[in-house]
Amino acid sequence: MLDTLTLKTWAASPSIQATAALLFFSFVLQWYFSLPPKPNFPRADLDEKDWHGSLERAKSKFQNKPFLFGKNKELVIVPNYLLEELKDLPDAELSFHQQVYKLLHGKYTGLGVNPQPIVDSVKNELTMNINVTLAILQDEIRYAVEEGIGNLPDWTKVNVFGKLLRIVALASGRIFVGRPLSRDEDWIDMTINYTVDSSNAIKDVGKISPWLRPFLTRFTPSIRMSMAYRRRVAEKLRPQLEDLIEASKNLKKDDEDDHIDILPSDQHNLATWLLRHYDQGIKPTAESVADNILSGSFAAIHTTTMTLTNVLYDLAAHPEWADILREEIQYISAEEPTGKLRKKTMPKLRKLDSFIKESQRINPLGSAMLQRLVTAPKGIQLSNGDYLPRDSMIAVCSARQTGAYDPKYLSPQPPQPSLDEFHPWRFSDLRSHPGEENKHQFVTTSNENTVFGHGRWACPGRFFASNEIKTILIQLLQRYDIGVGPVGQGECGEWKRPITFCVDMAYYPDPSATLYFRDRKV
Ligand code: HEM
Repeated sequence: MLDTLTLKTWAASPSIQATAALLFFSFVLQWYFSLPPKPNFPRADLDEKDWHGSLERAKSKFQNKPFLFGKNKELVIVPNYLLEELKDLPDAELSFHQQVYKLLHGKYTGLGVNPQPIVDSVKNELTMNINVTLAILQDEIRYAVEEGIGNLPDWTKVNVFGKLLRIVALASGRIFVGRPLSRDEDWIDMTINYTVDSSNAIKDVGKISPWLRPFLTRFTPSIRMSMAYRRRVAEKLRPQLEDLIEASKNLKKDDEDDHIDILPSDQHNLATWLLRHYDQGIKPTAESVADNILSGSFAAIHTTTMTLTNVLYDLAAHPEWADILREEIQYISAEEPTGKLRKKTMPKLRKLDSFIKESQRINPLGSAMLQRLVTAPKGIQLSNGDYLPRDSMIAVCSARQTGAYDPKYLSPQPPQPSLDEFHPWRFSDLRSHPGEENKHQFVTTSNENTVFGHGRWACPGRFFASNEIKTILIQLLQRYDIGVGPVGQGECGEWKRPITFCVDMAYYPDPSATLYFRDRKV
């Protein structure tokens, strides 16, 4: 055995020290050269008080060339036309999920882990069953509007964001987990606040040095709170899922005698659809289903509410547009034998669709969309000669910055109103041209129109969102007059559309703003 004295003698030997130093440096060099090269693009100037303006200026400065943008974690902003070759690359080359996992600090927050069941069930069953869910949505939204806003014989101030958040949570909950759970106060509160609390947890992990995260995050209050949420949601869901989970344990993936099909139709909801999409060998548990439902709520509730809030702010500022929409709704509803709108009727509401899309064009969720992580071991060689090294994070500009909807991407007739202008019928006008009828819809994505992403990972919930948003708007427009001022004024004098806030690269409508509502006298 080596004694301490021998070890000390060895350590003091110059030749041993030199060999150790050599080994250490060769290890460092090896590690250094195995690191992927840094992206080699010009860096955009960033004015931290104005991220959007900085991005816009960079976009016009670098034209159709990629550039680096950001503060600590720089994104490579690639020109939109390159999406054509990037949008459908597999996860092993360009990954959405790994980027999301990284951005959400999934290792510590538990967010973004195994999202496949929720993505697949939204993409398949939720989208395919819109004819069934649309009727249920109309009932639930009628209940939610009555409960949340109710009768307003006189002009009354309404905090739109807060009211819509609850209406959207009730409507989504009805389709995600069904009644009675969807109306349970604790459940509503959890699905709404989970987004806010998770966002706090993500921010808090970001503040801790990466070396200390494995030790400190377990004591971080916001993370403990979000874990506690998930346990509470699992407890709420457990009674509903226990029998199904038990049955699914014996189910083969291609089993024709699917246990879910034996359920009564009122138990068909996202939570039960999810169970079909677990990989064989992975047994669903109430906890894992709860995680997926919370991820769905995280993806759905605030995005839908912000889109709707912007639309209402735009409508209130211009009541004359609201009247045109009411006429269209009345005309199309009159064709419905039961008075309820059906899946096949919704596409006829072209003006409504155009209005929502134009509002979203002017008010996207953020100025850089489609964030992805380059996972290809050798990086990605682009057709324009540029090279994206492994581990670089890329994104494209969204509608406000892209010159997206530049008339050159659209049909030339009729001449397009200026892109700086809010033109509510921009897209319905375009659809009035032969061959264009099914293009330019709210749910349509393209290289330039990226508010729902584009390609392999484009938002699978956008078809559901479109129907939910339209159903809520239809009921509000039929029931209330809406204005920015105390007697229903549109934009005039001191009465203006509520503002949009910008935080880094995100936009959101002022959540504390109020509009004025009054029962319509028809
Ligand atoms: C107006 C409302 C919504 C907006 C603006 C929106 C936007 C987005 C965006 C930008 C993405 C990322 C796409 C990409 O980077 O390519 C996304 C993903 C996703 N959205 Fe939505 N979304 C909305 C509503 C919904 C709803 C209602 C649901 C569920 C019912 C939903 C479920 C999802 C899911 C599951 C993903 C992840 C897709 C994947 O991992 O492949 N979204 N959404």
